[in-house]
Amino acid sequence: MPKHKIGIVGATGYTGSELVRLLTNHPKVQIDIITSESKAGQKFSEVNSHFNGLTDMVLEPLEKLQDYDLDLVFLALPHGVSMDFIKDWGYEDFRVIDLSGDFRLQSAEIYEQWYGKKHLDPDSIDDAVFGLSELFRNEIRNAQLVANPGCYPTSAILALAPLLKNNFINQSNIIVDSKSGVTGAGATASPKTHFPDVFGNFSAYGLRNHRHTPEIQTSLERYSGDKTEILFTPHLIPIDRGILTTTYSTPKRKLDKKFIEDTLFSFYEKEHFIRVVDDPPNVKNVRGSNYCDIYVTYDERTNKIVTVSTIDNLVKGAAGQAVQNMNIMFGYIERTGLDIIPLSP
Ligand SMILES: NC(=O)C1=CN([C@@H]2O[C@H](COP(=O)(O)OP(=O)(O)OC[C@H]3O[C@@H](n4cnc5c(N)ncnc54)[C@H](OP(=O)(O)O)[C@@H]3O)[C@@H](O)[C@H]2O)C=CC1
Ligand SMILES: CC(=O)N[C@@H](CCC(=O)OP(=O)(O)O)C(=O)O
Repeated sequence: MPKHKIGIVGATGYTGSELVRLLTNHPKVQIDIITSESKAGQKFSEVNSHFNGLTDMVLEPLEKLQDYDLDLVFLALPHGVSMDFIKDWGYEDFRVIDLSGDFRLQSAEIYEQWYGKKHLDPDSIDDAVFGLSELFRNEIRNAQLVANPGCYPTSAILALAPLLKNNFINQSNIIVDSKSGVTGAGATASPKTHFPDVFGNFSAYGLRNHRHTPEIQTSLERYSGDKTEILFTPHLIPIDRGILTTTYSTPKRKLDKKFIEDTLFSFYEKEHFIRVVDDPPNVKNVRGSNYCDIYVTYDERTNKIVTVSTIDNLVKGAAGQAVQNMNIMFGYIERTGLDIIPLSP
């Protein structure tokens, strides 16, 4: 069977480069074009020196996309820019997996409320499928436009979905407390990610208004069928990649710790990339890989269920999950090209 032909738009950023890393060794697809606006004409390996000797690909400007007959395009662009692309190019000639937040929420109104900007293509929001692979793979399979989840939401949704689906916890007053490495903020330098401000430091941000709040809520609602309310606080920590999320929720009835653990284990038993673990995981347990490790426990004293989950924000939180979704869309075994053992220490 001929290989599927792939384009990567925004290939110089952190998630775009990670897509090139994962897809270069994927046995079923070939990367035909990688684009950049600011670095068009340069070799990919000049921009990403860890690719020295591994690829001859040259970055091309976006308009060159029309010269290729592509099966699927990944958009690794900032939010706001992705919807411009979809308005201009559509998703009829090739299928699209968008890594930005532009098509993840349920309506233009919710988008405008949380992103503080007008949505330019509300109709496409209705067509888009939320690409949390393990929960929505039936819809992802036939989608033309997949909205790949955000990194924080991936870690939180995977931990909370089994608890909500099994009707274990109250749907309101769920606390989601997350810590992210600095690559979560993208490759462009900003005061927030400046070395002296991040090194040896640790800060909370986006309190009460982070745009991942509605993404976590609405996707859990879609999955469990019940209105859900979460309070989300992200933090920036001085590591390069990795997310660790802790959630706190209240059980609806008396539940035994072992029963909760067993339920989570059976929920994900057949999922290759979800590992329900016996001890709280750390970010190096999953570094460079597409795994999400989840730990659950019950604190009788305070009557709270606590989960701890970890992902690599650039892999399961972005490029890896995007490749997993591509595998689902093309009917490949889901782990194709993603069998990577985590890098630890
Ligand atoms: N970093 C992470 O952990 C995660 C990121 N995401 C999302 O994935 C997307 C990409 O993120 P990330 O790779 O971190 O971002 P980066 O800032 O590292 O890269 C952004 C890319 O977009 C290109 N770009 C920027 N502005 C424009 C523009 N106006 N027109 C065309 N191209 C543009 C840049 O390339 P050039 O200037 O060369 O054209 C660059 O290749 C974002 O929407 C982000 O929110 C999702 C999950 C996790
Ligand atoms: C550390 C850090 O800054 N993280 C980013 C989230 C990255 C991500 O997943 O965001 P998208 O929804 O934009 O795809 C932030 O909080 O804005």
